[in-house]
Amino acid sequence: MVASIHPLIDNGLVKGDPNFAGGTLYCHCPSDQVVIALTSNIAHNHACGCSKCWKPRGALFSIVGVIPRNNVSVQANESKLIIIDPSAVIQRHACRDCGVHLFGRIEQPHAFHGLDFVHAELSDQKGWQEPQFAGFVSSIIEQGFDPKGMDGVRAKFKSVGLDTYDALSPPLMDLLATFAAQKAGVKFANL
Ligand SMILES: N[C@@H](CCC(=O)N[C@@H](CS)C(=O)NCC(=O)O)C(=O)O
Ligand SMILES: [Zn+2]
Ligand SMILES: [Zn+2]
Repeated sequence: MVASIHPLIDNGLVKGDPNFAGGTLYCHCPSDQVVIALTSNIAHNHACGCSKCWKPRGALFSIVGVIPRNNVSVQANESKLIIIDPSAVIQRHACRDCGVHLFGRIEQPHAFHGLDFVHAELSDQKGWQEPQFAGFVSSIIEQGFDPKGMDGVRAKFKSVGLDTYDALSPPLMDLLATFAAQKAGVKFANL
């Protein structure tokens, strides 16, 4: 039995509603919360084991999805937002008081430019897309997880129907590689 992967994975997935139209995210402060409005559902929702994505207390993984940046707006307490690492590709905007990440944004040319990264668990509404895969799984070792436990972690994901990768899923890796090829002026062979 593995420690908590994430509360939204541990007891099996709850399917989202494909017609869900979005909702509101709140940081974890007891008062004066940062409030974010999302005007659509999220996509490519997934578990991320990397050290940079926000994880709830006790969880080995983050759950993070993307949404067009035009569908994201700060409704309250914007002054509490700080950028965790301005030199990172993803500028993670976090509440300076409770540490929760409200949205991550890419400002440089990138395959995922125009998409913000958000944690739908910060909303009380139901219907957000359920996780689709687990990425950066081996990265939890870098944060102190015993490598001997990795088979158990991957087996747990498999048991809830999720494939595991050590970077992103094949379609997303293909998007990143396509962007890199185009940037380098590579011509695709017409095979
Ligand atoms: N093994 C590294 C992986 C970090 C990483 O590459 N994270 C991915 C998934 S979120 C990424 O795209 N990072 C870009 C960024 O953080 O700006 C870690 O755990 O810190
Ligand atoms: Zn807060
Ligand atoms: Zn991550």
